[in-house]
Amino acid sequence: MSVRYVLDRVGMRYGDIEVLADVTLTFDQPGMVALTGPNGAGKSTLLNIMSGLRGGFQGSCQLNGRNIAAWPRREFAREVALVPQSLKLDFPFTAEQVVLMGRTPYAGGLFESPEDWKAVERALELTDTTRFRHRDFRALSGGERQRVVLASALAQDPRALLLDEPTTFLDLQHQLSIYELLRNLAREGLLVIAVTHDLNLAAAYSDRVVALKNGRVAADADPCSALATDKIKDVFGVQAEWLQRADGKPWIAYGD
Ligand SMILES: Nc1ncnc2c1ncn2[C@@H]1O[C@H](COP(=O)(O)OP(=O)(O)OP(=O)(O)O)[C@@H](O)[C@H]1O
Repeated sequence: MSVRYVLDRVGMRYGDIEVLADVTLTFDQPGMVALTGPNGAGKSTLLNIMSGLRGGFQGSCQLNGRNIAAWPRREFAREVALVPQSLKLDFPFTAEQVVLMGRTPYAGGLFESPEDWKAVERALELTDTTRFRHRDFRALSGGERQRVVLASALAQDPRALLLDEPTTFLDLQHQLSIYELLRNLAREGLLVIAVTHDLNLAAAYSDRVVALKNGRVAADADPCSALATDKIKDVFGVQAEWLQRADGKPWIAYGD
Protein backbone atom coordinates (compact mmCIF):
# COMPACT_ATOMS: atom_id res chain seq x y z
CA MET A 1 0.00 0.00 0.00
CA SER A 2 1.29 3.44 -0.89
CA VAL A 3 1.34 6.41 1.41
CA ARG A 4 -1.30 9.09 1.06
CA TYR A 5 -0.25 12.71 1.42
CA VAL A 6 -2.94 15.35 1.50
CA LEU A 7 -1.89 19.00 1.58
CA ASP A 8 -4.79 21.37 2.01
CA ARG A 9 -4.25 25.11 1.48
CA VAL A 10 -0.76 24.99 2.93
CA GLY A 11 0.74 28.43 3.48
CA MET A 12 3.97 29.61 5.05
CA ARG A 13 5.26 33.07 5.95
CA TYR A 14 8.59 34.30 7.19
CA GLY A 15 7.68 37.64 8.75
CA ASP A 16 6.19 39.72 5.96
CA ILE A 17 7.32 37.35 3.26
CA GLU A 18 4.82 34.85 1.96
CA VAL A 19 6.76 31.77 0.89
CA LEU A 20 3.91 29.34 0.26
CA ALA A 21 0.25 30.13 -0.36
CA ASP A 22 -2.77 27.96 -0.91
CA VAL A 23 -0.83 24.83 -1.82
CA THR A 24 -3.35 22.03 -2.25
CA LEU A 25 -1.90 18.76 -3.48
CA THR A 26 -2.62 15.06 -3.07
CA PHE A 27 -0.10 12.29 -3.57
CA ASP A 28 -1.90 9.00 -3.19
CA GLN A 29 -0.17 6.57 -5.49
CA PRO A 30 3.37 5.35 -6.04
CA GLY A 31 5.30 7.07 -8.79
CA MET A 32 7.94 9.59 -9.60
CA VAL A 33 7.05 13.24 -9.07
CA ALA A 34 9.34 16.09 -10.09
CA LEU A 35 8.94 19.26 -8.02
CA THR A 36 10.29 22.23 -9.91
CA GLY A 37 10.13 26.01 -10.06
CA PRO A 38 12.46 29.02 -9.94
CA ASN A 39 14.86 29.77 -7.05
CA GLY A 40 12.94 30.84 -3.97
CA ALA A 41 9.63 29.40 -5.23
CA GLY A 42 9.21 27.44 -2.00
CA LYS A 43 10.21 23.91 -3.06
CA SER A 44 12.53 23.15 -0.12
CA THR A 45 10.08 24.71 2.31
CA LEU A 46 7.33 22.44 0.99
CA LEU A 47 9.56 19.36 1.26
CA ASN A 48 10.53 20.33 4.82
CA ILE A 49 6.87 20.70 5.78
CA MET A 50 6.07 17.30 4.25
CA SER A 51 8.94 15.68 6.11
CA GLY A 52 7.89 17.17 9.44
CA LEU A 53 10.94 19.39 9.80
CA ARG A 54 9.08 22.67 9.49
CA GLY A 55 6.04 23.58 11.56
CA GLY A 56 4.22 26.87 11.90
CA PHE A 57 2.49 26.66 8.54
CA GLN A 58 -1.12 27.43 7.68
CA GLY A 59 -3.55 24.85 6.34
CA SER A 60 -2.98 21.16 6.89
CA CYS A 61 -0.55 18.50 5.79
CA GLN A 62 -1.58 14.93 6.48
CA LEU A 63 0.11 11.61 5.92
CA ASN A 64 -2.22 8.62 5.84
CA GLY A 65 -4.97 10.68 7.45
CA ARG A 66 -2.89 11.92 10.38
CA ASN A 67 -1.43 15.42 10.73
CA ILE A 68 2.34 15.38 10.21
CA ALA A 69 2.99 16.91 13.65
CA ALA A 70 0.95 14.16 15.33
CA TRP A 71 3.17 11.33 14.07
CA PRO A 72 5.66 9.82 16.52
CA ARG A 73 9.03 10.50 14.84
CA ARG A 74 10.14 6.88 14.78
CA GLU A 75 6.92 5.70 13.17
CA PHE A 76 7.00 8.58 10.69
CA ALA A 77 10.58 7.70 9.73
CA ARG A 78 9.46 4.25 8.64
CA GLU A 79 7.07 5.91 6.20
CA VAL A 80 9.04 8.89 4.91
CA ALA A 81 12.73 9.55 4.28
CA LEU A 82 14.16 12.94 3.34
CA VAL A 83 17.33 13.39 1.34
CA PRO A 84 18.42 16.97 2.08
CA GLN A 85 20.44 19.14 -0.30
CA SER A 86 23.54 18.49 1.77
CA LEU A 87 24.45 16.90 5.08
CA LYS A 88 27.16 18.26 7.35
CA LEU A 89 28.63 15.99 10.01
CA ASP A 90 31.00 17.07 12.75
CA PHE A 91 32.28 13.60 13.65
CA PRO A 92 34.42 11.16 11.66
CA PHE A 93 31.66 8.75 10.67
CA THR A 94 32.43 6.36 7.85
CA ALA A 95 30.11 6.25 4.84
CA GLU A 96 28.89 2.87 6.09
CA GLN A 97 28.00 4.32 9.50
CA VAL A 98 26.04 7.11 7.80
CA VAL A 99 24.08 4.51 5.82
CA LEU A 100 23.53 2.47 8.98
CA MET A 101 22.01 5.57 10.63
CA GLY A 102 19.13 5.09 8.19
CA ARG A 103 18.21 2.00 10.22
CA THR A 104 17.61 4.00 13.43
CA PRO A 105 13.79 3.80 13.13
CA TYR A 106 14.06 -0.01 13.32
CA ALA A 107 16.66 -0.25 16.10
CA GLY A 108 15.51 -2.81 18.64
CA GLY A 109 18.57 -3.09 20.87
CA LEU A 110 22.24 -2.25 21.13
CA PHE A 111 23.32 -4.15 18.06
CA GLU A 112 22.29 -4.13 14.43
CA SER A 113 20.21 -7.04 13.19
CA PRO A 114 20.92 -9.12 10.05
CA GLU A 115 18.04 -7.23 8.37
CA ASP A 116 19.79 -3.94 9.15
CA TRP A 117 22.97 -5.13 7.46
CA LYS A 118 21.04 -6.54 4.52
CA ALA A 119 19.38 -3.14 4.01
CA VAL A 120 22.75 -1.38 4.29
CA GLU A 121 24.41 -3.69 1.74
CA ARG A 122 21.54 -3.22 -0.69
CA ALA A 123 21.57 0.57 -0.29
CA LEU A 124 25.34 0.76 -0.80
CA GLU A 125 25.07 -1.37 -3.90
CA LEU A 126 22.14 0.53 -5.43
CA THR A 127 23.92 3.86 -5.03
CA ASP A 128 27.33 2.58 -6.17
CA THR A 129 28.95 3.54 -2.88
CA THR A 130 30.20 0.15 -1.63
CA ARG A 131 33.80 0.90 -2.53
CA PHE A 132 34.11 3.85 -0.19
CA ARG A 133 32.06 2.44 2.68
CA HIS A 134 35.02 2.60 5.10
CA ARG A 135 36.08 6.15 4.23
CA ASP A 136 35.40 9.20 6.39
CA PHE A 137 32.15 10.71 5.10
CA ARG A 138 33.59 14.24 5.42
CA ALA A 139 36.47 13.40 3.11
CA LEU A 140 34.24 12.28 0.24
CA SER A 141 33.51 14.48 -2.76
CA GLY A 142 30.18 16.34 -2.96
CA GLY A 143 28.72 13.78 -5.36
CA GLU A 144 29.97 10.81 -3.33
CA ARG A 145 28.46 12.30 -0.16
CA GLN A 146 25.18 12.91 -1.95
CA ARG A 147 25.00 9.24 -2.97
CA VAL A 148 25.82 8.09 0.58
CA VAL A 149 23.01 10.26 1.96
CA LEU A 150 20.66 8.72 -0.59
CA ALA A 151 21.89 5.26 0.48
CA SER A 152 21.08 6.14 4.10
CA ALA A 153 17.55 7.13 3.07
CA LEU A 154 17.13 3.88 1.11
CA ALA A 155 18.35 1.83 4.10
CA GLN A 156 15.52 3.50 6.01
CA ASP A 157 13.20 1.49 3.75
CA PRO A 158 10.50 4.18 3.56
CA ARG A 159 7.32 4.21 1.50
CA ALA A 160 7.88 7.82 0.44
CA LEU A 161 11.20 9.32 -0.49
CA LEU A 162 11.53 13.12 -0.60
CA LEU A 163 14.68 14.40 -2.26
CA ASP A 164 15.94 17.98 -2.42
CA GLU A 165 17.95 18.32 -5.64
CA PRO A 166 19.42 14.82 -5.40
CA THR A 167 21.72 15.11 -8.40
CA THR A 168 23.18 18.61 -8.02
CA PHE A 169 26.71 17.37 -7.37
CA LEU A 170 26.58 14.27 -9.54
CA ASP A 171 28.47 13.63 -12.76
CA LEU A 172 26.37 12.87 -15.84
CA GLN A 173 26.60 9.11 -15.52
CA HIS A 174 25.52 9.13 -11.88
CA GLN A 175 22.75 11.67 -12.55
CA LEU A 176 21.22 9.25 -15.00
CA SER A 177 21.82 6.15 -12.91
CA ILE A 178 20.30 7.76 -9.81
CA TYR A 179 17.24 8.90 -11.76
CA GLU A 180 16.91 5.41 -13.23
CA LEU A 181 17.16 3.96 -9.73
CA LEU A 182 14.50 6.37 -8.44
CA ARG A 183 12.20 5.52 -11.33
CA ASN A 184 12.64 1.80 -10.68
CA LEU A 185 11.89 2.26 -6.99
CA ALA A 186 8.79 4.25 -7.95
CA ARG A 187 7.70 1.38 -10.20
CA GLU A 188 8.18 -1.02 -7.32
CA GLY A 189 5.71 1.00 -5.23
CA LEU A 190 7.58 3.93 -3.70
CA LEU A 191 6.30 7.51 -3.84
CA VAL A 192 9.33 9.55 -4.95
CA ILE A 193 9.19 13.35 -4.91
CA ALA A 194 12.37 14.94 -6.21
CA VAL A 195 13.12 18.65 -6.41
CA THR A 196 14.92 19.43 -9.63
CA HIS A 197 15.88 22.33 -11.87
CA ASP A 198 16.58 19.97 -14.76
CA LEU A 199 13.41 19.94 -16.85
CA ASN A 200 14.80 17.29 -19.17
CA LEU A 201 15.37 14.89 -16.29
CA ALA A 202 11.88 15.76 -15.03
CA ALA A 203 10.37 15.12 -18.47
CA ALA A 204 12.27 11.89 -19.04
CA TYR A 205 11.81 10.21 -15.68
CA SER A 206 8.68 11.49 -13.93
CA ASP A 207 5.06 10.46 -14.05
CA ARG A 208 3.95 13.82 -12.72
CA VAL A 209 5.44 17.30 -12.56
CA VAL A 210 4.47 19.89 -9.96
CA ALA A 211 5.76 23.41 -10.61
CA LEU A 212 5.74 26.12 -7.97
CA LYS A 213 5.91 29.81 -8.74
CA ASN A 214 5.97 32.42 -5.99
CA GLY A 215 4.85 29.81 -3.49
CA ARG A 216 1.80 28.71 -5.45
CA VAL A 217 1.12 25.65 -7.59
CA ALA A 218 1.54 26.82 -11.18
CA ALA A 219 1.33 23.40 -12.81
CA ASP A 220 0.46 19.89 -11.68
CA ALA A 221 0.12 17.38 -14.47
CA ASP A 222 1.92 14.82 -16.61
CA PRO A 223 5.31 16.08 -17.88
CA CYS A 224 4.05 16.99 -21.38
CA SER A 225 1.28 19.21 -20.04
CA ALA A 226 3.08 20.62 -17.01
CA LEU A 227 6.15 21.46 -19.09
CA ALA A 228 4.36 22.71 -22.20
CA THR A 229 6.21 25.67 -23.69
CA ASP A 230 3.67 28.24 -22.47
CA LYS A 231 3.93 26.80 -18.94
CA ILE A 232 7.73 27.00 -19.00
CA LYS A 233 7.45 30.62 -20.20
CA ASP A 234 4.98 31.41 -17.43
CA VAL A 235 6.87 29.66 -14.60
CA PHE A 236 10.50 30.26 -15.56
CA GLY A 237 10.20 33.23 -17.92
CA VAL A 238 12.21 31.54 -20.67
CA GLN A 239 11.39 30.50 -24.18
CA ALA A 240 11.57 26.73 -24.61
CA GLU A 241 10.98 24.27 -27.37
CA TRP A 242 10.25 20.54 -27.32
CA LEU A 243 12.51 18.81 -29.85
CA GLN A 244 12.88 15.20 -30.87
CA ARG A 245 16.21 13.41 -30.54
CA ALA A 246 17.44 11.00 -33.18
CA ASP A 247 16.17 8.07 -31.08
CA GLY A 248 12.69 9.65 -30.97
CA LYS A 249 12.84 10.74 -27.34
CA PRO A 250 11.77 14.33 -26.58
CA TRP A 251 14.22 17.01 -25.56
CA ILE A 252 13.51 20.47 -24.21
CA ALA A 253 15.76 23.20 -25.57
CA TYR A 254 15.91 26.68 -24.03
CA GLY A 255 16.65 30.13 -25.34
CA ASP A 256 15.58 32.16 -28.38
N1 LIG B 1 14.42 30.34 7.61
C1 LIG B 1 14.06 31.27 6.72
N2 LIG B 1 13.87 32.57 7.08
C2 LIG B 1 13.47 33.48 6.19
N3 LIG B 1 13.24 33.23 4.89
C3 LIG B 1 13.42 31.97 4.48
C4 LIG B 1 13.83 30.92 5.35
N4 LIG B 1 13.92 29.76 4.64
C5 LIG B 1 13.58 30.09 3.37
N5 LIG B 1 13.27 31.41 3.27
C6 LIG B 1 12.84 32.11 2.06
O1 LIG B 1 11.73 31.42 1.55
C7 LIG B 1 11.74 31.45 0.14
C8 LIG B 1 11.60 30.03 -0.39
O2 LIG B 1 12.76 29.31 -0.08
P1 LIG B 1 12.95 27.80 -0.52
O3 LIG B 1 14.30 27.36 -0.04
O4 LIG B 1 11.79 27.01 -0.09
O5 LIG B 1 12.90 27.93 -2.10
P2 LIG B 1 13.34 26.91 -3.24
O6 LIG B 1 12.23 26.90 -4.23
O7 LIG B 1 13.72 25.60 -2.64
O8 LIG B 1 14.60 27.64 -3.85
P3 LIG B 1 15.95 27.09 -4.56
O9 LIG B 1 15.55 26.63 -5.93
O10 LIG B 1 16.79 28.32 -4.63
O11 LIG B 1 16.55 26.02 -3.70
C9 LIG B 1 13.03 32.14 -0.29
O12 LIG B 1 12.74 33.46 -0.63
C10 LIG B 1 13.87 32.08 0.97
O13 LIG B 1 14.74 33.17 1.03
